[in-house]
Amino acid sequence: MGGRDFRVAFLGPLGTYSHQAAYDKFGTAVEYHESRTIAEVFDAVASNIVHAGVVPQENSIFGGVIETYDKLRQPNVGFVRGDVVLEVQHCLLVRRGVKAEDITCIKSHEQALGQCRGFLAQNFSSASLEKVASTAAAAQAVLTSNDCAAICSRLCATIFDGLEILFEGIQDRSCNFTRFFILSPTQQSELPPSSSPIGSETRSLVRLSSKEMCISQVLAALNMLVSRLDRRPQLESSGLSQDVYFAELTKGDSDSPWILEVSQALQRVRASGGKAEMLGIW
Ligand SMILES: O=C(O)C(=O)Cc1ccccc1
Repeated sequence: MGGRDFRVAFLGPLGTYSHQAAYDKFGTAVEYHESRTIAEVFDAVASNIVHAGVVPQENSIFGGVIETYDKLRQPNVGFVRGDVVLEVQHCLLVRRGVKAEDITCIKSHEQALGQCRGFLAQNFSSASLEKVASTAAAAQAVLTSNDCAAICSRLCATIFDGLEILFEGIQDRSCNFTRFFILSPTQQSELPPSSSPIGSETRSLVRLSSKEMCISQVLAALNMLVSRLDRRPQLESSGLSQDVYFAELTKGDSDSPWILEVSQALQRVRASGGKAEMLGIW
């Protein structure tokens, strides 16, 4: 399959960072599908409405994207097939004519509000902060407001006619990157030809949990190079101590096929009484 037959979901509307990441990965050759929330991107992928989805996974200032990891706790949410890293420079946008002193409320995705905490505390300490589904949804919302501003990309000033940029580069560190996961319905689903060829994978995402073992025992059984570890509470647990872990694995210098290495590592965890699932390979 190729070209415009291939549909890609992203957190919309047009102008989000997810949109830019999707475009960086797939360009003009595919058809784009706007989802209202990150959870809806996962759902569009899992229900085969689209062939791929792009979801934000982590930011270099604010850390892991909670909505993404919360979805990854659930069964049948698609399979991670790749990643894209995007440089992110946040702007403060208002309806044309609105002045900084008029602003009483600031809207954005919680990641963007978190990445600009220092700027907000210093310049808008009395404004209310409102989380919305995406940065471009915030831009759209302030089109009709005389006292709200949106944190979003400069691209939104071009996409939404009637907005202007008041401040640029307002995140807490000038160097700011967000990484996105590329999802497909299954491990075998076809991806456009531009994607890395099957067999060249070096990364994997796995989900781990155990009732009896602590995480160090689970990782000892896994016995793989872990380059990143995230933790979220387990939904079905009744207390605080039961967590689910997401480990990103990196291929070492073994010659055996990567998929086999990961499958064997998951088997070792299961054999020692833990739960282990493969959520991605790329
Ligand atoms: O809302 C967006 O634009 C997104 O794509 C989510 C997000 C928000 C802030 C930084 C990176 C990704």
